[in-house]
Amino acid sequence: MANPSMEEAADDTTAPAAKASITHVVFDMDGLLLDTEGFYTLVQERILARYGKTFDWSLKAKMMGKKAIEAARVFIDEMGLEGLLTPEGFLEEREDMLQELFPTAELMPGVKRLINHLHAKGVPICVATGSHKRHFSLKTQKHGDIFSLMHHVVVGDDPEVKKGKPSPDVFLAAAKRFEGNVDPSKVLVFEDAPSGVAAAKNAGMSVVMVPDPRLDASYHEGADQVLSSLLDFDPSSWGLPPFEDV
Ligand SMILES: O=P(O)(O)OC[C@H](O)CO
Ligand SMILES: [Mg+2]
Repeated sequence: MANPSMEEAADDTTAPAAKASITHVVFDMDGLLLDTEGFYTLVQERILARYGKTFDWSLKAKMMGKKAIEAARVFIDEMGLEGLLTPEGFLEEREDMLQELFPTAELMPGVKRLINHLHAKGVPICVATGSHKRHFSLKTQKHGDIFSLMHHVVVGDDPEVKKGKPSPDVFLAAAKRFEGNVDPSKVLVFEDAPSGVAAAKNAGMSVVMVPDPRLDASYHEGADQVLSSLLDFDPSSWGLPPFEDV
């Protein structure tokens, strides 16, 4: 594990019984399965530079994980751009740049191993993302092998997702679409964003956070476990089938 202090701090918050009873797993996408958060950062830095302003991680923390229009409103408000740029104008401006970048998205470390393992062991897995359908398609076009193992995918513009993270909508819709009646307390969510961690907790689920190291540690609060990388995840500590190659 790259940062033992990270895991220690968050491990204490979850009762051992809850950790041992996970039956279903939900994955966030941007910044968790796919290394796409850097694309948003780059594009937003470019837009802000035009106004002589600098993009930083406290703004990033407030935007990440949210639906596009919700993140756009945060961007305008926090940067004091009212009257200079509308949320819709901001989305339009970043779109051309993002469309070129998304198809180059790579998987985050440990994704292949974990997804292949859970799928091989018959653990039901799915994706719940704030990203809308069109961006989901662009981002995942090189990664059909991994995404085809998901039981289903819930995107941010799904009609059941009325509000983006931190609302629980996307995770509740994700749990509902598994076979049978899934108890949210038996669902484990993987997230990288503060809004996503809050959404999972609002849905009554357990959450493992895998944050970018540049995100302030105060944003780790609320997660049941914080890891530096998916490579550090031990399925057996959550009652899931253990890796056989360790
Ligand atoms: O992290 P996700 O997958 O919910 O995506 C949210 C936005 O598209 C990017 O922050
Ligand atoms: Mg994310």
